[in-house]
Amino acid sequence: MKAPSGETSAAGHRLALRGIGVRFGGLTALDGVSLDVAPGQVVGVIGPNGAGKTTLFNVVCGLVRPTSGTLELNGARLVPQPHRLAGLGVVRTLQGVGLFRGLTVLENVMAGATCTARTGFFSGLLALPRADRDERRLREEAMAQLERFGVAGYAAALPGTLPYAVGKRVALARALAARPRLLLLDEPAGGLGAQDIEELAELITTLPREAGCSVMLVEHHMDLVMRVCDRIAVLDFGRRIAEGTPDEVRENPAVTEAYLGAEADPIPLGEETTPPAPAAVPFVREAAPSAQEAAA
Ligand SMILES: Nc1ncnc2c1ncn2[C@@H]1O[C@H](COP(=O)(O)OP(=O)(O)OP(=O)(O)O)[C@@H](O)[C@H]1O
Repeated sequence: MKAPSGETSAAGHRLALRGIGVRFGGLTALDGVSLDVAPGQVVGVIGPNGAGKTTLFNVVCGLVRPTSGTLELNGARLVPQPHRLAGLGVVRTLQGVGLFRGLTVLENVMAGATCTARTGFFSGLLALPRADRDERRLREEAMAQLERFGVAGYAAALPGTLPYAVGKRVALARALAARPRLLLLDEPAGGLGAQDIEELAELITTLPREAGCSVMLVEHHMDLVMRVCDRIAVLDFGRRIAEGTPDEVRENPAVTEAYLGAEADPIPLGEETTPPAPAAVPFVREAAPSAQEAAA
């Protein structure tokens, strides 16, 4: 995969998708979809069930190879490969929680930060001094992320023992520990209660400014999407039927028709689609470090 060589921004990566098409056998999952995520922007991808949101997300992550179209990162051609994305500053969260079950919470977040370490696997294996320093730094950074998300008390716990909302916070802490320049959020509000979603919304809106990353967000929770996104792309049957600011999208008749006309699981704009649940701890306790601090 070619490394992005174009102009970079302190507010995050620029992602451009052009005419992306995906076919699964006889089924067209995406048909000529274009999308731009500018540095500093939070861009949402919405649409009824089966519209192609996850497929588009998987194309960006390299899990699905498009049958047509191109991707660019900061103006350079991108052919995503999942295992190399973090090295390019592109980090994703998974639907659900997606933590490594055999590692503690702290180790999970350290694993997220590993791509920021200077030493390689063999230095660590040989216990060279630099590897020791790296591990100390990773541990401190991971603890700082856990504290930031209010879940440091779970550092020694295994993921299988965590309440769902805590697991989601840990997953976000792990993603941010990797210092992403482009963060791909796959249904981050899924299964969260109202208070957690409120705090998640606050976090997402601060990410470009405070963590120096742009954000692509796939989400069913319309209130969250409308609140945090700078721009929104709407998919329906694999095609992009609308794109614009939240107000433009909300007022677009094609969008209303796509949702209200969908036979299964219509999602009226503004409707709460996730069950409420109590939040035990605040999602974020303090401001994220600036891009400069994070890089120091
Ligand atoms: N691996 C696959 N093989 C065959 N068809 C697939 C595959 N993945 C997705 N599809 C189909 O592609 C279309 C788009 O699916 P996709 O999961 O991207 O939609 P979505 O908008 O994410 O839906 P949801 O909101 O329900 O998650 C659907 O018709 C789906 O059945």
